[in-house]
Amino acid sequence: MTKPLILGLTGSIGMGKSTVARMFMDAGVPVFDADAAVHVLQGRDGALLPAIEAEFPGTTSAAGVDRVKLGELVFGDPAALERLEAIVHPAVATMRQEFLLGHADAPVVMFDIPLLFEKNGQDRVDQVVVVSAPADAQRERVLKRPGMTPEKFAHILSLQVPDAEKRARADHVIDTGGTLARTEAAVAVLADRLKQQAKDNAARLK
Ligand SMILES: CC(C)(COP(=O)(O)OP(=O)(O)OC[C@H]1O[C@@H](n2cnc3c(N)ncnc32)[C@H](O)[C@@H]1O)[C@@H](O)C(=O)NCCC(=O)NCCS
Ligand SMILES: Nc1ncnc2c1ncn2[C@@H]1O[C@H](COP(=O)(O)OP(=O)(O)OP(=O)(O)O)[C@@H](O)[C@H]1O
Repeated sequence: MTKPLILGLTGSIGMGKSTVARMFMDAGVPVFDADAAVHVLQGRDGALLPAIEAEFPGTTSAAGVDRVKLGELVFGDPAALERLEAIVHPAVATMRQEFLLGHADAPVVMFDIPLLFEKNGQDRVDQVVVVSAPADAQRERVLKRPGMTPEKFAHILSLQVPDAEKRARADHVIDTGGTLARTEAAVAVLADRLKQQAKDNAARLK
């Protein structure tokens, strides 16, 4: 059996990655959402609560991780962020493998990975899709979020590979600077093209 074509979806904070991921799902591409996996692992009865509480005392309760509190501890402290990643990332990788096994028949699947370039995730996918919008649109979207400040936004940006570099390294760029309808149309065209490409490759290998 041929393996699915694996797309990696990434983009900097507020570029519209989650919105575009949903559009790929609507276009028939199964999507593994790394962030959603993190939320499950850190949520009520999440498998990682004991390990996170041991490393960062006072950041969890029966309801799950207090993300604001944990964010305050790790986003300003690279060593602490690394300790958190060492707990979270292996568990996410296991869930991703399970997802892949569950969609072995799909021509194309997508991994939605916020930190794809930051963590060399491009080696685990066949093609990379980057979601991108002009910096002012990004800033406006992010600063609307509850609890977000210009300082926090600047700091998170400093932890991420710059948008221009992401675009340069992408196989495909989805522009989210225009209307949602325009983005949706671009996603539908790309999804169809890649499904066809995957089917053609599979036929060649038969
Ligand atoms: C610290 C946590 C609890 C804060 O949660 P919160 O809901 O406040 O923020 P959120 O997860 O939405 O992240 C906000 C922004 O920071 C970025 N970000 C998150 N983790 C990291 C990281 N390890 N390195 C760089 N940027 C990061 C996200 O891509 C996003 O753009 C959470 O981000 C976390 O557990 N991070 C570690 C796990 C991780 O690496 N997740 C992201 C990829 S799966
Ligand atoms: N053309 C567009 N394409 C996608 N999103 C758009 C577009 N125009 C406006 N938006 C809005 O921008 C916001 C993007 O939020 P979204 O949660 O998808 O970003 P994200 O990149 O996943 O964020 P983060 O990385 O911070 O989690 C949404 O509110 C969405 O409705």
